[in-house]
Amino acid sequence: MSSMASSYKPEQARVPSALPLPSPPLTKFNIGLCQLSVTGDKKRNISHAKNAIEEAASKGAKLVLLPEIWNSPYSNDSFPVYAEDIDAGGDASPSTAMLSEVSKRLKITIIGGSIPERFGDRLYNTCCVFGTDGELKAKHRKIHLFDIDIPGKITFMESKTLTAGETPTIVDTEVGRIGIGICYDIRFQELAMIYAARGAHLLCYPGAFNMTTGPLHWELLQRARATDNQLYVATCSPARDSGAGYTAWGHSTLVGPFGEVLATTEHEEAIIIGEIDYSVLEQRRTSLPLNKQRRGDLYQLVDVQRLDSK
Ligand SMILES: NC(=O)CC(=O)C(=O)O
Repeated sequence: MSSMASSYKPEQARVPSALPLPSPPLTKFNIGLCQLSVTGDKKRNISHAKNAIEEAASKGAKLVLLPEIWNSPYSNDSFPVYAEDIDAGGDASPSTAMLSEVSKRLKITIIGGSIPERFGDRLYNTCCVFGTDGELKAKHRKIHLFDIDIPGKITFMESKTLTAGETPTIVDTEVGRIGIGICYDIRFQELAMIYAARGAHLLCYPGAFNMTTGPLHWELLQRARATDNQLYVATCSPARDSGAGYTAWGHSTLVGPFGEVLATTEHEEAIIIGEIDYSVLEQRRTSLPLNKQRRGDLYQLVDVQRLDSK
């Protein structure tokens, strides 16, 4: 590092200091993004998702990502009706019981999109991560609720029924260290920066952008998170149903660490297979050494929870 760069104190731009990238068992593998149609029939949604996961795995996916709210219509009226008690498991959570069974049988990692979760008298929008042994490795509750009002276009208030999660979620899996966000969480760059500083290889965002913000922001945000943080970003949306109360944009995508779109689709149902190769992260970070060029003398990103746990 040049003496100029060291006087910039780049290691102090992340508080606590950034962690190195870990070495997961698999560093080159295929990811499957299952852009699913979602109906009002929960049983059908579960068996439909199961078939899609099996198809993605048969096409070589070692990691499968599902959409935001794939077992229920996306509406405040539906969340309480379709919500499951994930911690109770079994019959109380048929959606996650299916994910556990399939991940174990196929020996794949599943980032299970999200489902409405009932926890006591609260509801959350929750993503469950299952490892190759079928165990629940992590649970992310959407931290930033989707409360927006664009007059004449779209108004949605998740906070009418849902409670916001309280913690970022990063998880070590066979296929890398993965930071999780759900849909609106992608708009908050600090969350992605915290994941990058904690050594994430990949950020996964199940999401259901809409017909107003989708065309403008969906790809832009994914490419920004990937480019700024020099890591992979994967998103997965429900397929579009123009007759539904909430119309999803679709366009599930895999973006590489140079901001390049590696695999994507339109708005219909689809299973997208993309290749992830973590050796590319080091290459990009060597060519564009942002981590050595940060101005810790001018600004800092504070990871409050990691700082408090020290
Ligand atoms: N549905 C969401 O959570 C987010 C979204 O549609 C947007 O940010 O726009």
